[in-house]
Amino acid sequence: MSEKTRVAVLGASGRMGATTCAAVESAEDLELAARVGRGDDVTTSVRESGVQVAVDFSVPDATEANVHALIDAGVHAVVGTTGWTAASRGRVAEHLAEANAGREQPLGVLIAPNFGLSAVLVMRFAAQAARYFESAEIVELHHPDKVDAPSGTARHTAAAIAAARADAGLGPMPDATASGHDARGADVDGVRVHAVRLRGLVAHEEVLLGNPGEQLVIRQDSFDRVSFMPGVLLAVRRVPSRPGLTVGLEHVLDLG
Ligand SMILES: NC(=O)C1=CN([C@@H]2O[C@H](COP(=O)(O)OP(=O)(O)OC[C@H]3O[C@@H](n4cnc5c(N)ncnc54)[C@H](O)[C@@H]3O)[C@@H](O)[C@H]2O)C=CC1
Ligand SMILES: O=C(O)C1=N[C@H](C(=O)O)C[C@H](O)C1
Repeated sequence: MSEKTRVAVLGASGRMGATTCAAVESAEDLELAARVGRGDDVTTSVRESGVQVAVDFSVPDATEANVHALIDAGVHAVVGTTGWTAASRGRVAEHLAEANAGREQPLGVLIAPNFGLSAVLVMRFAAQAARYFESAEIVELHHPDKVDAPSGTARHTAAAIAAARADAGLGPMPDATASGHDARGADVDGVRVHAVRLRGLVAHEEVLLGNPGEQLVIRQDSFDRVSFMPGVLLAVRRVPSRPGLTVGLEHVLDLG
């Protein structure tokens, strides 16, 4: 039998980190080699335990520094933490290019705004549908302990809708609002995003697309954090064979 891949989890005591630790421990081909939390030195933790792949579910303020530390330590990274921007992703891509020059086994970093299959499909279907509708808005609904809004998934969905609209030559959406702009949600790339925080929820997203006389609603619900685990484990298994930066789980799923 081939050797198990040694995995570290960053943010190990958090909601997603704890669920990921349990999923790694249950996987026959993976070994949980390190649990890393706030205040731990990432480089030392992963080096001392011979980690090959690290999963980051920490906090938006820490995730970029964690990923740079993992690259410096020669460890592949799977990242689910939110807070990434084009600029921070660009810095990681640059760091990877430098680190991989001359490396026999180049490093990979996979950042996914959402590891749930239903959410990945909502993003895909919304991008496919966007060109056919005058209006598109997003409602994301989460547990009230979430620190960031709008969600990373909603931001990614809005960017995909905006790109599809631009490709199709669509202009701004119709909106006669003259007062009360605060009630219209956040503007993400020209798409309105509404964030609900409600006790009892986990993670949910609805994309509303409208035309004269018709509406399309695309919705997904993550009722439990186990919904993210097949995607996380797939990413852990695939990232060593994807050198450089990959953004989005869709790239390792066979979505056609
Ligand atoms: N991509 C995806 O599929 C998903 C992404 N998320 C994202 O994952 C992140 C974590 O979410 P939760 O687990 O709900 O949050 P949480 O608050 O329960 O856990 C975060 C953990 O990170 C720890 N932490 C803080 N600073 C750290 C550092 N510098 N290094 C390592 N750990 C550190 C905290 O002490 C805490 O234990 C959020 O950004 C959330 O939006 C959440 C669910 C799914
Ligand atoms: O904080 C969460 O819970 C989630 N965060 C991610 C996001 O912001 O999109 C993914 C999922 O929505 C759960």
